[in-house]
Amino acid sequence: MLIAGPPADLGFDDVIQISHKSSLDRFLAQHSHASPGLTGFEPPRTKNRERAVSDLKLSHAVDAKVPPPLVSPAFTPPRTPSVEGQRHDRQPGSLPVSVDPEAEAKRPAQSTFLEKLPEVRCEVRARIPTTTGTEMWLHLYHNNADEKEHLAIVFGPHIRSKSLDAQRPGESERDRMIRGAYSGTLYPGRVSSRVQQIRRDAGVPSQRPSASYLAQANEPQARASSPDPSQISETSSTSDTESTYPPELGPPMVRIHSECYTGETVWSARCDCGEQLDEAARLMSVGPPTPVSTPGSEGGDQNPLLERPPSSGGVIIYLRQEGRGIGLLSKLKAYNLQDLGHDTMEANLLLRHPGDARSYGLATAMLLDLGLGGEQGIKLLTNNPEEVRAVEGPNREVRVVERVPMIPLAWQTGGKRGVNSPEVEKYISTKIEKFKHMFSG
Ligand SMILES: Nc1nc2c(ncn2[C@@H]2O[C@H](COP(=O)(O)OP(=O)(O)OP(=O)(O)O)[C@@H](O)[C@H]2O)c(=O)[nH]1
Repeated sequence: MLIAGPPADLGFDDVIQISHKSSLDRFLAQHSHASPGLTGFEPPRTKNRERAVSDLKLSHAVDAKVPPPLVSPAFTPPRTPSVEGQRHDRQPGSLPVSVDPEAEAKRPAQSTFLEKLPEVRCEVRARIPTTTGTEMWLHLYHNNADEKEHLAIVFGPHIRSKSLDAQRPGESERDRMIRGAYSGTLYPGRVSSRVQQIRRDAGVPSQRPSASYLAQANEPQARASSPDPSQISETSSTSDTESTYPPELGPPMVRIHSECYTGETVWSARCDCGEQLDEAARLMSVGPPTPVSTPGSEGGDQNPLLERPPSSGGVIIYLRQEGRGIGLLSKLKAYNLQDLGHDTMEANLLLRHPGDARSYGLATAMLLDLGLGGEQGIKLLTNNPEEVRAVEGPNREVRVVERVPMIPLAWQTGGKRGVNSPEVEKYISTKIEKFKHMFSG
């Protein structure tokens, strides 16, 4: 997300101040949401900033026939009592997802799913360094259900695409590297997509092969004595159902994100989509904070110094279903209807679209391709109850074993960060009231 510009209450001196890099980093870390590191500036405060969704009058004129809210104010998260000193490395509270027979009976009939999951194939993967220093791996998928390029944004080293890694007829090692089917990292002069394996087999311990090793490996006689790269697969030993994600890390974090041009790219304060994308990325980038024990701290004393283990990663499945599946053109019309007094669901219906036109079969298929089906299950970051059921697929190919609610940053920080606007308040209240989104257990 780009930086829109300094907040209105920022003086020239402040701008000079933040021109120093470390000050800028600190400043960005403190201000609002947006892409990790390149955090957007705090949006202008509105006169409604002190209100919570639970304070909103949900039954105004156009909502006259709307049933009372399904989630009582008691269910909305409380304001954070102390905003100052709030740590940015906070971890989300995760809730177990029930799998008891009663809950199973509430699962939609199989006929509401596609009979068969779509077929997906990861066409290319590339390393994306980010402004926070975290690297992510962007996977681009094609499928047999639509013409769109859906994405998987993978964090951490543990998640690999089976369709990407599979050998394709006639391809060279260079072809494999160009489409991202390699292990480790690329560097000028690398000759094999599987050079890490070759290096291990050759007993070369360094992270990056030395120039002399590379020269040797590139010699025909050296290649003859080295294992044939095309015969080595560092991942093809993984069967269709096996996961590369270590079981000891627990269920991996997954977020299914639906495209939102307005919320992610042009700083819209009508929705919290940009903030949610950023927050999911942040949670998958940071490791859980662990207290460091120091001499003299025996007896259970918590040392304030914290050590950050590496992130266990996760994946954001980025589905190209803009505007809850109705597309940008219709969503912009829906915005005009909202300015005329309708809520997000009514606006969709007035445009003869369903309230929510999305489907999740592609997400299920992509998760399976990334090895995230099966017993281990996933930890799904969402408030959307439909999504929890739908992403599991017709035969529960993927298991959602935990759910992490996505609490708006403005709620968590008493309005100091995140999206603040009357529009977003109405948007969230409609999600709670009509789409039954769960902002807690
Ligand atoms: N039709 C329509 N779509 C919208 C509107 N605002 C945001 N969206 C779209 O809504 C999608 C995001 O869905 P949400 O319902 O906000 O969230 P969710 O993914 O269902 O669930 P959580 O994020 O977990 O709460 C994106 O595709 C946005 O483009 C709107 O006013 N009208």
